[in-house]
Amino acid sequence: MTRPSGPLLTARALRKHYRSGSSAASPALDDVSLAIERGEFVTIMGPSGCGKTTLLNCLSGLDAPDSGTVVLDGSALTALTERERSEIRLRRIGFVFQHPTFLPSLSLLDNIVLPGVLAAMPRRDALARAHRLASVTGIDELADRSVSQLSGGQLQRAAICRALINDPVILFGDEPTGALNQAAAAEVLALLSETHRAGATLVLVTHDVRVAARSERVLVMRDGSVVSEQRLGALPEGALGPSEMNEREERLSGWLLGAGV
Ligand SMILES: Nc1ncnc2c1ncn2[C@@H]1O[C@H](COP(=O)(O)OP(=O)(O)OP(=O)(O)O)[C@@H](O)[C@H]1O
Repeated sequence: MTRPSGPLLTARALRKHYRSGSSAASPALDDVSLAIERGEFVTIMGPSGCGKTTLLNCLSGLDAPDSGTVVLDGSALTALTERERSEIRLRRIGFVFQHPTFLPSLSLLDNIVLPGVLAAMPRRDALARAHRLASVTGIDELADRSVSQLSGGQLQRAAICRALINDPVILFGDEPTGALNQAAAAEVLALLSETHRAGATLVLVTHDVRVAARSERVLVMRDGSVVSEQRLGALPEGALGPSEMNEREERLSGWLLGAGV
C-alpha cells in the first residue's frame, strides 16, 4: 500500500460546544485548523480551560467535533462511526494520560500486552514486543508485578509501553508528566523524547515548559482557538547539555510570557 503524501494529521475548522455547559458559554473549540507532519513533536499549551484537552480528544478520535474535519494518515476520522473510530484508536493511535488506568487483576506485562491481543496480534508476538518495550523503558524486571505495587513513574512508563504496543502512527499525551514528582517526570520526559527520536510523531498537551522545550513546535491556545505558534526546531543529535537545555527553556518561557501564557 502506498503511503498518503502530505501531513500525517490535518484538522480543518474544528468547532465544538459542550451541550451540558450553559448555552451562553463560549465554544470549547472555535475554528481550529492545523497540520502535524510525520515524525514531528508538537506540544499544545495555554491557560486552563482554553480547550487543549478538547482539541487533543478531537484530533485523536476520542471525541467528535460538532463540525470540521480531522484526517489521520489518509483516514477521515470525522467521517467514521464511533465504532470505526475506536478500531482506529486501538490499532493506529497511542495515548498517554495524566492518570493512566490499568486492569488491577492483570500483571504489569499483561496490561501492556492487552491492546496487542485485542488488535489480533498473536499473543507470543505481543509478549515479545511488550518485553522489548518494557526493557527499553527500564521496567522489564517489574513485568510480573501487580500494578498496585508500582510507583507513579513506573506506571507512566508502563502506560507508554502500552500506548506503543500496536506500533501507532501517532502518540498523543494529555499532561503525561503532570501527576509525577520531578525525578519521575524527568525520566518519563526523557523516554518520550527518546520515542520521538526513534521516529514517533508526538502531540502532547502540557502546562510544563520543560516538556514543551523538548518539542519542535509549540501551539498556544486561548478561548478555543490556536492563537500562536513557536517553532523551536529539532533538538540536535545527542541531547543538549543542562545549560543549553535551560537556555532553550528560558527562551521559550520568554516567548510564552509575550504570548500571554
Ligand atoms: N464534558 C464537558 N462538558 C461541559 N463542558 C466541558 C466539558 N469538558 C470541558 N468543558 C469545558 O470546555 C472548555 C475547554 O475545556 P478543556 O478541558 O478542553 O480545557 P483545557 O485547556 O484542557 O483545560 P485544563 O488545562 O484545565 O485541563 C472549558 O470551559 C471546560 O469547562
